[in-house]
Formats: sequence, C-alpha cells, structure tokens
Amino acid sequence: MSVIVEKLTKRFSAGGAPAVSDVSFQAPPGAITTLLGPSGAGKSTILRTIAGLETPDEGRIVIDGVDCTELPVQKRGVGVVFQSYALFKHMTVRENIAFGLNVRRMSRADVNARVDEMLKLIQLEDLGRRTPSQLSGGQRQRVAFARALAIRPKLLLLDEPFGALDTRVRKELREWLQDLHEQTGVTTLLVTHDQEEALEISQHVVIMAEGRVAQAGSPENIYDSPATPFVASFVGGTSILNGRVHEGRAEVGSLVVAAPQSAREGEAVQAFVRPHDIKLAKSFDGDGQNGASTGRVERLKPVGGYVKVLLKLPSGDSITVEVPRNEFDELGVVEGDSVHADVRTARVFVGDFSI
Ligand SMILES: Nc1ncnc2c1ncn2[C@@H]1O[C@H](COP(=O)(O)OP(=O)(O)OP(=O)(O)O)[C@@H](O)[C@H]1O
Repeated sequence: MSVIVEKLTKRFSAGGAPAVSDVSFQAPPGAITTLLGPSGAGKSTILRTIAGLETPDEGRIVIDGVDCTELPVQKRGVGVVFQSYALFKHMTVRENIAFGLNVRRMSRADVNARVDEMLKLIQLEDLGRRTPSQLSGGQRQRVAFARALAIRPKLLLLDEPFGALDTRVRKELREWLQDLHEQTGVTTLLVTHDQEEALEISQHVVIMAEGRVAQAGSPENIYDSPATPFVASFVGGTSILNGRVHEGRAEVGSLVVAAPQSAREGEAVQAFVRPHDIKLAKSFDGDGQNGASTGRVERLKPVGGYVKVLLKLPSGDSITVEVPRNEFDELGVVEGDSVHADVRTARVFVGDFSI
C-alpha cells in the first residue's frame, strides 16, 4: 500500500505565499516515511491534506492506487495520531479505542475482540477501564495509536506524535513505535522536526523547506549525500567553513578538497563538515587527506558519552567537533589549548548560504 503525493499546492490566503508548493513524493508500502523540516515548512499541511482535513488547491493524493483527492476523511482508510492526545476525556481507554469501530457499526462482540487485541498491541491490557486523566502522557499517546490502528487503516498518519512528551519517554516511544510497526507493517507517514527521530525511525525521509521538497531518500542517503546546503545544515549538525576555489580545488583555510564542477576560479565556496568527521590531535600526525588546521579550543562541553569541542580556526571560522569520552580523556586538552583539526571529509557547495 503506497501513498503518492502529486504536485500538491496549498494556499491559506489568496495571493499569499503557498504553505505547500508543487510537492511530489511517494511513501513506499509497508515503510515508515518521515516528513522532516523546520517549523512552518508545510509538513502538517501535507499530512492533513492526505488525511482529508485540508483541501488542496492543486495536485492529487493517491492512496493504494485510488485517487482520494476528493474523498471525505472517513472514506480514505487512514488512522491519524496528533501531538495533543485528542482522546475523549469522558470515555475510558476501551471506549476511546472502540470509537471508530462503533461509528462503523461493528458488532459488540467484534468491537470487544478488536479492543482486546489493540490493548495487547500497545501493552496496556490492564488499563482499559481507566480514563485518559488516569494515564501518563506516554500511555495516553499509546492509546491514541490504538484508536488509530483499531480501524485497520491502510495508512497511519502521525503528526509529531511524541512532541509533547519529555525526552526520556520520547526515546522510549521511538523504540516502541518501531516494534509496533514491525508487528503491524502498516504504511506510515510521520511528521517531525527532530532529525534524530527521523533518521532512527524511518526507511524513507522527505526533507521539507519553505513548502517544497528539498530532498527525498533513505536516511543514509540524506545524511551522506545532502543535495543542498540547506539539507547539509539541517541534518547532522554541521560546521560551515568559508573558502575559495583555486586551480580547480576548494581551499577552505588549510583544508583543500575537490571543488564542485561548476565552480569558477576565485569563487566563494562553503564546506559543510560533520562534527564526527574531524579528528583532533595534540600534534599533527600527517595522515589527513584533506588537510589539517590548527585551532584554539574555545569551549568544552561534555554531553553524555562524548564531548563537544568548539574550535576557533585561524580563518575566523568556528567548528564543532564531537569526541568520544575515552578519546577525549586520552587527548587531554583544556580550554585555550591549541590542537590540530584534521577534517576527514567535507561536502562543498558553491556560494554563500545561510539557513
Ligand atoms: N489553517 C491555517 N491558516 C492559515 N495559515 C496556515 C494554516 N495552517 C498552516 N498555515 C501556515 O502554513 C505554513 C505551513 O504550516 P505547517 O503547519 O504545515 O508547517 P509545519 O512544517 O508542519 O510546521 P510545524 O512543525 O511548526 O507544525 C505556515 O506558514 C503556517 O503559518
């Protein structure tokens, strides 16, 4: 069961900038696809249009081979989970899960069997008689999933489903969602602005920026081969180094790498470097392919299993390096020290960008 979004455009005000502009992508069958992008990129609008909660100005939505663009919400066979729990407060967990089944006039015995099945699926078998106010945030969100899945949707639409939860619960539910998806195999479209969540959970990622698709591909493809400076910056926490093209190569401080083919002599370039693609050493061991630069340690910040090192380069650019805790201890540097930064790999784009 796949979803095809074709040339979708949505404006909320006549003459205003479109919230979604000529967007096309496919969500592969049985996979989790993520719509990832900053706030205001148009992700929720796309999701709501697929659900039938918004009408597009142009374009088509095809679900399971059927053009659903004109179909009402309840005929599309989709289950939706929003960030805010949207459970009925006066109903028990069982009644909440049964809601869509009762609307469809399923027999009482079948409803009970399906609710039992769903409670088992979300591992809340003992809490069916509680009301939402007697549940934790994470439990409520699991009930919202059960309610969405109870109707056996062809497609599960998730709009920042873990957005209102604290970091620990959020991470737990990420794992839980992956298990749930393995069990149900339902084609899923997830909206998030959290790139770690997108890279971890999904098999396919659609990066959105300003109402358009910036890039679509596997998480590995997006991370390793960002197509634009925006994608390189947005996914993977990147440092940006400024430089120029000289004799067909990009010179960025003491870093020299292949320049894009379109680059002309003297043209400005920017190198995008991932925090773990930089190796720090107290003395330069000379094995850097791209070159090494000496930098001054401006700030050290331990973050769990690694230390974030902010370096100021002679060019004036700053870079952030992530060093695993054990390597950092061996390195033995303090703020103010000079270190060699050996950039292992960088992605170079022509021009001067900011996001
Ligand atoms: N009902 C509405 N009426 C008017 N403008 C809207 C409406 N819904 C969304 N917009 C506008 O459309 C644009 C895209 O919003 P949308 O919610 O789709 O973005 P998003 O990527 O999901 O952002 P967020 O992560 O903050 O939810 C924004 O500029 C927003 O203000």
